Amino acid sequence: MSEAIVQNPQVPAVVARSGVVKRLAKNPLAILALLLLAGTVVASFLAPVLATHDPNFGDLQAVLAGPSAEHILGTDSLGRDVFSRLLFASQVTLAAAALAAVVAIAIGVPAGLLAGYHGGWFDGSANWVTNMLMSLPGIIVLLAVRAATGPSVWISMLVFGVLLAPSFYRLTRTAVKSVRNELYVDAARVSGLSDTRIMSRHIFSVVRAPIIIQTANVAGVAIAIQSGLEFLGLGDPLVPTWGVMLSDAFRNVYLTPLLLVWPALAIAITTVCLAILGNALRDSLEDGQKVPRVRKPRLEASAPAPSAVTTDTATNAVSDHLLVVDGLRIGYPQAGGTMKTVVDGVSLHVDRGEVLGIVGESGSGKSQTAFAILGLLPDTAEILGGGITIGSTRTVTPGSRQVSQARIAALRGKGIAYIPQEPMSNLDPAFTIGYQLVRPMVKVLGISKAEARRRALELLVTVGIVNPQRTFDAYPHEISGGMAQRVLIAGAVSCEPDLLIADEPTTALDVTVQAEVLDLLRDLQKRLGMGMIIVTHNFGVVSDICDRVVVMKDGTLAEGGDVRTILRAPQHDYTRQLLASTLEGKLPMSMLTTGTKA
Ligand SMILES: Nc1ncnc2c1ncn2[C@@H]1O[C@H](COP(=O)(O)OP(=O)(O)OP(=O)(O)O)[C@@H](O)[C@H]1O
Repeated sequence: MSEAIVQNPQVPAVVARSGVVKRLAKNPLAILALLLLAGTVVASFLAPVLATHDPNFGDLQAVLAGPSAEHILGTDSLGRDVFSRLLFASQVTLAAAALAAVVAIAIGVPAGLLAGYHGGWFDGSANWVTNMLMSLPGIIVLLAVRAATGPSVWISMLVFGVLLAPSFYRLTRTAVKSVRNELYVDAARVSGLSDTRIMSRHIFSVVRAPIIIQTANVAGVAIAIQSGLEFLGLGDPLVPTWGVMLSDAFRNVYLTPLLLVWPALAIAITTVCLAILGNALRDSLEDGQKVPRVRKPRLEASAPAPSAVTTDTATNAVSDHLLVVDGLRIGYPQAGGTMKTVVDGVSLHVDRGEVLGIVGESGSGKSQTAFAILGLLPDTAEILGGGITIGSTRTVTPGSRQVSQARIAALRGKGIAYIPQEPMSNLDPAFTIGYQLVRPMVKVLGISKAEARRRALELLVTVGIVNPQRTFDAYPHEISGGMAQRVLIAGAVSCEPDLLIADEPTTALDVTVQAEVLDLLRDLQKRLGMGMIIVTHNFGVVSDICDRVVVMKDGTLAEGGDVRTILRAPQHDYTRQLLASTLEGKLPMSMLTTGTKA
């Protein structure tokens, strides 16, 4: 449900961003660099106004003249006004450096986003092209281009931009890969947002800051390379640039050494300021990110026991159920060429208006089964057999190795929704709660923002948030874990899904809040008539909220059926052990005699 996420889920990006500005403001060197750069840019824009002479007009009466009232910085070897040329040269030099940076960003960033997010053949091909570009000697390429196309600074910088693209590509790809499997990205997918939207809003926000830093550095390098080429006499003498001026001044260094100072100062000040600014930005960001990133938990591998498929009794009636999982098998290829089977022949179903509990000890395959239904399995996972049907959509057909992302994407939001285990990691720290609630509703239900906003506020009331407007306007770090879980529940039910999957929805919460959240879930499920799956290791939760339960052990179903029956007369030793350990000697029947379950 989250509509964008940045950096560390525990370090809200907005805070980090405002912190960056504050830290930058406290760095006098960064401020000075910023002011000097801003001054140079403004002067270059105002060149036509500020210049006292035509930059290419040569006064042969005043060749190599020193500073005077008419020529503030003197004249060059053709009697042209140095001050005016310097201003116009700033325009060309800065614009050409910007061209190189823009080309590098335009190629490198989208390619890095795609390669990092999707991987696959594009990643492989892009890496190959990147390696090839990086192995080219840049200066030789630029000299060859100059020889082939003439002394145009624009063409040189365009080609230089292409040569610089790999640095942006690698930066973006690495950053995207590091957040690709974050929970909030999964949550955004499950809420029905498209890959393009997730990449542009959630993933791009992670690489924004490094790209800004890299741009500052790349622009400095572009100015240095551009000036270096022109200093060697490869620039267009008719176009004033700092490098061309430097080259002209160097030829007359014994006659008027002062001429060398102005373009050299302009180049030095601009490149140094860009480097200082880039470093200051990096330092500010690093200072603001000292809390380590919370990674998506991955359990230790354990060898699955031999398959002991016990199917949930009513599974064969495929057609009328809201969800049917039929003989599902999931595996992970191992280094030695073997396959680790983590879900082995699981069959279950869920009907409208009923709650199914999937219970089992840690590592028994509950989450893998739920992730397969949600289409959230990692890319490394393989469907080894079986099928999944949600409503009338087969998201896993017999024989397919992966969940069909196209089909599951069409179901997300309205057909199926998800309440995750860790509320905080599933909210994007860069956006307000309200924004994160409104966006999926606008996208999935096609309603206006105003209508979605009204519904979001109502939903916040429904899930028991006392001050909905304040929570709506708050960022995730400004609310508690219990409130965050309520917000996620509000988000999950906002599009009134047919099927809701809650993966250990109370595990991360304080015990006092757990019961309230379970009550809320049960209430919403009844009110909306949703089918619901609760993944849990806790039989207490099962007895409290579920109609039916399936017990998982080592990737297989140990047994399944009506909750009362299973609690009263568990058939399987493993179920008995699990019951004994969960209920710690308390009598489950006492809970059930007054229960309301059918
Ligand atoms: N990416 C992965 N690669 C390899 N094995 C994995 C991967 N993810 C999960 N597994 C394995 O799959 C098995 C089932 O994991 P799953 O997360 O479904 O367990 P679970 O019953 O939900 O446990 P918990 O209650 O602790 O979340 C475990 O043995 C786990 O090590």
